Order: sequence, then C-alpha cells, then structure tokens
Amino acid sequence: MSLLPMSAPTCPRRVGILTGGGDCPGLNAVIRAVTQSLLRQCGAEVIGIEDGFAGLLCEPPRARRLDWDAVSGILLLGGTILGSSNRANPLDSAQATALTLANVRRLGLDALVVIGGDGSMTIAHALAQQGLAIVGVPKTIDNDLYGCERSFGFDTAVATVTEALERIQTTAHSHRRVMIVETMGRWAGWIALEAGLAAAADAILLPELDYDLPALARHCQARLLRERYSVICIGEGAKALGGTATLQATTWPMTDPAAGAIAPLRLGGVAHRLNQALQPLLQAEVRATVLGHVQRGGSPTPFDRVLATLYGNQAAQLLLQGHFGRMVTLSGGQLGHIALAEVAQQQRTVPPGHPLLQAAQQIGVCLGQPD
Ligand SMILES: Nc1ncnc2c1ncn2[C@@H]1O[C@H](COP(=O)(O)OP(=O)(O)OP(=O)(O)O)[C@@H](O)[C@H]1O
Ligand SMILES: O=P(O)(O)OC[C@H]1O[C@](O)(CO)[C@@H](O)[C@@H]1O
Ligand SMILES: [Mg+2]
Repeated sequence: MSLLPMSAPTCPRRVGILTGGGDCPGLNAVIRAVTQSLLRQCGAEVIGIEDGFAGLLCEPPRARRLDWDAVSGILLLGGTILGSSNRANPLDSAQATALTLANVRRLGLDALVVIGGDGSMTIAHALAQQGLAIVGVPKTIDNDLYGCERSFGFDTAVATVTEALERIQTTAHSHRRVMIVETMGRWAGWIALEAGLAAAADAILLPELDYDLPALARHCQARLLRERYSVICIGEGAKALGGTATLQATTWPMTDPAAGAIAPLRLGGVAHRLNQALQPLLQAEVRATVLGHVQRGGSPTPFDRVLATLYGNQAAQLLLQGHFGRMVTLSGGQLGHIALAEVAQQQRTVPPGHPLLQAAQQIGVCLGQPD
C-alpha cells in the first residue's frame, strides 16, 4: 500500500466527523482511526456529529467531543456510536444547505470527515463546492462507490450472506426444495455475486443482468433431478427480462428535482415475486427468504476492521496535508484518493464481462441468461 508522508504541513484545530447513509460494519473502526490519528499527530479536537447530516440540520447542532476514551473499545462494534441517517439531506432546499453550513461554522469546524455512500458523497461534494474543507471515506455494504474497488462493510455483508446461503442449502436438500435468497445491494449486484459464488449457489441473479424466467426454470429443474435441491441468490434490484424492479415504497418525497438522478426508492421483495413466477414451472416447492438488515448488522470481519482503520488513518493524513474535496479509495490494492466531483452522482455496478461473471458462467452457475 502506498502511504502518504507522515509530515503535517497544515494542522486543523477542530475536525468534525459524521456517518451518513445506511449503517454498516466498520463505521466505528473509521471513527476510531480518524480520531486517534488526529489526536496523536496534531492534537486536533475531534467533534462527532450525531445522526449523520441530521445533526447539522437542527438548531442547535447535535455534536459531542471525541477523545481517547470515547473511541476506546469500539473497533469491534457494529453500527455507529454517532448514529446515522439515510433521510436527512442538506441538499433538500437552499435553507437546509444554509443551515448545514451555518452549523459547521457554529461548531467552529475547520474540516469535516464524511463517512458515507454515494448519496453522502454527493452531499459532501456539494458542500465542498460551497467552500467546506471535506474528506470522504467510502462506506457501504453495497460496494457501489465509483472509483473505489472495496468499501468497508462489504466483506462483512458477504460473509453474513454466505453463511445464510450455507444454512439454506441444508434445509433445501432435506426438503427437495428450490430456495430463493434475496440480498441487499440496491442497483449493484456485488453482494449477491460474491456471496453466491462463495456459497456455491446454483443461480445468481443480478440487477445488471435481467433474467430469463424459462431459462432459470430449466436450470433449476435439471439441478433438482440431479441433486434434490436448488439455491438461487438474487440481488434486490434484479428484474426479469422485460419486467420491472420490485419496490417496497418511495421512502420520502425528493423536494429538489435537481438531485433526482438516483430516485430515493426502497427496493425489496423480488424473491417473493420470483417465487410466484417460478412455482408453476417447477415440480418442487419454491420458498423465498429476504435477508434484510441482518446484512448490515454485527461486528466487522478482520478484513473490514483493517480496511476501515486504513481508510480512517488515510483520511486523517489528507486533512493534515490540506487535501480537501477528496474521497479515500482503494484501487488496484493501493490506498489513494479521488475527487468528490468524480464520485458524486455515480454508481459502480458490476460491469459486463467482469472476471467474476465470466468465472461463474464458465463453472456452470446460471446467471439467468437465455440458453
Ligand atoms: N443523487 C443524489 N443527490 C443528492 N442527494 C442524494 C442522492 N442520492 C441520495 N441522496 C441523499 O443522500 C443521503 C444518503 O443517501 P443514501 O441513503 O443513498 O446513503 P449513502 O450515503 O449513499 O449510503 P448507502 O447507500 O450505502 O446507504 C440521503 O439523505 C439521500 O436523500
Ligand atoms: O435501511 P433502509 O432505509 O431500509 O435502506 C436499505 C438500503 O440500504 C442499503 O442497506 C445500503 O445502501 C441497501 O442495500 C438497501 O437497499
Ligand atoms: Mg446510497
């Protein structure tokens, strides 16, 4: 890994830190690393903002000081000690943006560390354009952040889904059933793809590749005859050829049309929809399991603890060097950073021909493609 030099040409006096978007394992590891790195290297005061951007959208702002004691013993803890929000949005209106900026000034912050996913980085970029000194840290179980090959939290989610698939397999075998397991991931299929491969799923269905129902049914039927059971791992954003994605609800109205590229929709339930469609085509019982928030909970894996620690420390180095408007990244196995302008409004989905897709296809995993 290429590490930045340890010298500190600039020394922020007071740094804010917040966790935005859906929570994920490893957030506390980042909070700890940022805090310890800054306290040790320049003695900056670290201020934890509560509940993501929600803590900056109220009067007075909600924040507390983080010292050595506050971050001691949190490396292993899931969730975030600061709380998070995937609703609060400083870009909702000009007043919301102004209040956020005023609260940053009121807290006396020289810089802000935003730990979040694509939505949070879009907000961070907009605030950076308004003059805030911001460094982003890539968080999301979905692993869909542009310019970064691994967000922390993804490894833990994949481990959780893999274990769930293994447990589903034994009961599927006992009852000669076809079991459909739905993962999170929004419009990116990374979780379903990696966990499906890790747990030897027979079929892996991704948002990036619309599935052909008759081809999937034929694959499952053949597998049933051969091995008594079949397990399908499906990403929540997947859809049938010519069909639509399965939505639970719109979560809240988007008040700023300019922000609208990524609609604030809640996905979920595609496994039940597929269950209904597949059942008449098969001679075995079909059942669906939606894994849900279990994928976001719990203690981070050792990989995520290390990655989150490296990211947190790297964010502190960027602050010390006065590199603002950047998000920490991992690219080609190297730590680095990318302009928030490049990350904002982008998503990293599974590209066609990705080596994992090729390998899955070559070893006989059904990706739902027509025969
Ligand atoms: N394209 C966008 N432009 C502006 N704001 C957005 C956009 N997408 C999401 N947001 C806002 O960003 C906030 C966080 O978004 P989101 O819930 O997607 O979390 P995130 O930080 O992307 O993390 P994750 O997706 O992993 O949960 C929400 O308040 C949402 O309104
Ligand atoms: O906690 P909520 O609001 O239901 O959000 C769920 C969404 O957040 C994520 O867990 C992380 O982006 C997605 O995989 C999922 O679609
Ligand atoms: Mg997001």
